[in-house]
Amino acid sequence: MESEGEPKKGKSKTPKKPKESDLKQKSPAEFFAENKNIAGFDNPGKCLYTTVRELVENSLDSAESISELPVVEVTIEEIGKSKFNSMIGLVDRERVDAELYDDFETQKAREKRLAKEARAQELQAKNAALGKKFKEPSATKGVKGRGDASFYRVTCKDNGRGMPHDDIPNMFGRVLSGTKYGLKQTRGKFGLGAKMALIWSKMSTGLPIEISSSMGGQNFTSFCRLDIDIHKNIPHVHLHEKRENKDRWHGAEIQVVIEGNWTTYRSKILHYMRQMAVITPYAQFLFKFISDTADKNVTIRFARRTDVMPPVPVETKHHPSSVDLLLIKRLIAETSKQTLLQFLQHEFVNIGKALAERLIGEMGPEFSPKMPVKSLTSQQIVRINQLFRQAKFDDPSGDCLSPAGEYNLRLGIIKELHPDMVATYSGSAQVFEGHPFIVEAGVSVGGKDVKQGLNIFRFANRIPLLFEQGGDVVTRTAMKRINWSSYKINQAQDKIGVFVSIVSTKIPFKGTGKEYIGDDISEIATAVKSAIKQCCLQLKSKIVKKMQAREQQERKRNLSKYIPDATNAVYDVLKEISQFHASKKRRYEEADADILSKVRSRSITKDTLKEMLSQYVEKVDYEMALEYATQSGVNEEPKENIYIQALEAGYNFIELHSSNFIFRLIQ
Ligand SMILES: Nc1ncnc2c1ncn2[C@@H]1O[C@H](COP(=O)(O)OP(=O)(O)OP(=O)(O)O)[C@@H](O)[C@H]1O
Repeated sequence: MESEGEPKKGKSKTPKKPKESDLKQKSPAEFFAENKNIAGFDNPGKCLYTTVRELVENSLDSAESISELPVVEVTIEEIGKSKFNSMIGLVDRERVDAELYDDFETQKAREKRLAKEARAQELQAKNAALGKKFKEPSATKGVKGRGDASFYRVTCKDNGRGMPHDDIPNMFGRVLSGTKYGLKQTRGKFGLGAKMALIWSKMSTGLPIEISSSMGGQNFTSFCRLDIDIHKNIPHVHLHEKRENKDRWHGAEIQVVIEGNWTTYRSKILHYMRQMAVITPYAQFLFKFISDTADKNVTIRFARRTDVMPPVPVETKHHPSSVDLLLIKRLIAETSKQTLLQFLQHEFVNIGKALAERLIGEMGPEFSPKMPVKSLTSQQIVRINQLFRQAKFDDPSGDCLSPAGEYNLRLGIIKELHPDMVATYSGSAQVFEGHPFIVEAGVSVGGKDVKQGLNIFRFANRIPLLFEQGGDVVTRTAMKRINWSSYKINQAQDKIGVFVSIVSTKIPFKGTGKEYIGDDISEIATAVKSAIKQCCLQLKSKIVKKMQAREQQERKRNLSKYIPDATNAVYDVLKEISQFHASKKRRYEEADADILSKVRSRSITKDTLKEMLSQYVEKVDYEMALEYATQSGVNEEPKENIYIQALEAGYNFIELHSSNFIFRLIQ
């Protein structure tokens, strides 16, 4: 072994300078700028999508927090390269050295591409003339390099609470700052989304964010233009002033200019808006996409469909089984309560006075109800934590939560899918790690423009989740843990809609991008499965009834089909026998004789028989349907053969009894 300071053989003999430490620190802003994908900012298209959703979700949280029916306007304005350059004071320059560019094409390659495009256009025109559907050729296909960036001004305006003038810079210019860290069901949680939009604008356009805001009753609006000092994670304010608020407007308007990609994320953004309108039917949304090319413009108004807003979620306290050492220490530092007894009683849910006293008794002799809570030592806090983990507490109630409600869910499903049948279910509050949660589900079958198989719609705290479907607890449950066929639903062929909405004081998203809920929390997985199954059970009885109705119709059709042939056969036989009877070759008595003479005098004709048989089928069908309705299955119907025999046959018979008929078999 070589000793440390000893120079190695054959290597420089000059002693090595002690290496400076590699240790570096990063600010949260730097970290998220470098790892923006974990916040849903993966590529320009996704950044445009996530920016829209972060702003919309903030607007909804804000309006709902003051019980105001939300009115949200989102505008995405495409900014051409020249306009963008003039915005940042850059002079447009023509390309001089064409071959320098990644998308450079030789004359030959260009001719080849144009010829191919012409052929595709020709085919498209031909298909259009024949009324055939065709896939639009992708505009970017085959283009080399990253191409020109596209820029967009995203504006989101709401009628919400607004923000206190002095808080605005920190709310938008300091990563991990927000007002939603409490235990409350909100869409926002991390104090990150709006800042990520700003970080992306800084990374892609270098332009600041602009915020206008006013709180109810204020005679001024706050205007703030700022960007963020990434290294220090502090706001860098360009302008922050109060302006006149003549209209007494309250709410916020946020504007940011970013690089994006409307072409690739158009459908995701519209999908998101549509699903948001589905789960938030009490909100009114106006969505606009504005471009220089007028035919690309989009304006969609999602009208409010109900004035009934779910109750505002309320802030709750921690459940003793959801806390850890750090949190207990923080709660002790922040509490206004003096004694341990008061602290336990007031800072947690489900600890009443009597239970608090019992718990303190259990902690040991050095604890007492009256001891000052702030005097607890670290060891004593560990003891409290240990006891919290082992003691039994009632589950937290779901009163602080505000689920979408079965009505809203049903409304949404009907609007989205126009299904043939739908069932909804709202579960009772359940708990995971001390956090209450409620699962609501809706399952539909059929509908227009619905693809065959499972169509899954996921919502968490009333946010539509559109990405990472594969790993999500809802998708996995619906695909792997529901035996659809046992509910008479064909998983591969039926058009099945599965809507699941989960609300909680803590949604265990995987990642800060809020894209999916993992499948590893058994309480949530079980509740999701049970909610979907409840819907399926309701659907099963509807489906069985429908199948019965269909079978009844079929049965009737089958019976009626034979009426003409049966009538002809029976009538011909009767006519022949009546001739025998008339010629006295063979005598018939009483009722038989009566029928035969009626046949002869034509007061019984083929039509009479037809009419009687039809009435009989009608009657039998009705009776069978009644009987059917009391049966649970549809496949166990009794089937028996029927034989018709001539009247002159002997009178020895046996009778066959079935639940619907008695048949007399004549030998
Ligand atoms: N439109 C708005 N109206 C009122 N307040 C807003 C609005 N947008 C943002 N805010 C305030 O700014 C804070 C920071 O917003 P940001 O989007 O960064 O984080 P968040 O919504 O708290 O959490 P998340 O990162 O999970 O979305 C919010 O907590 C809220 O107080």
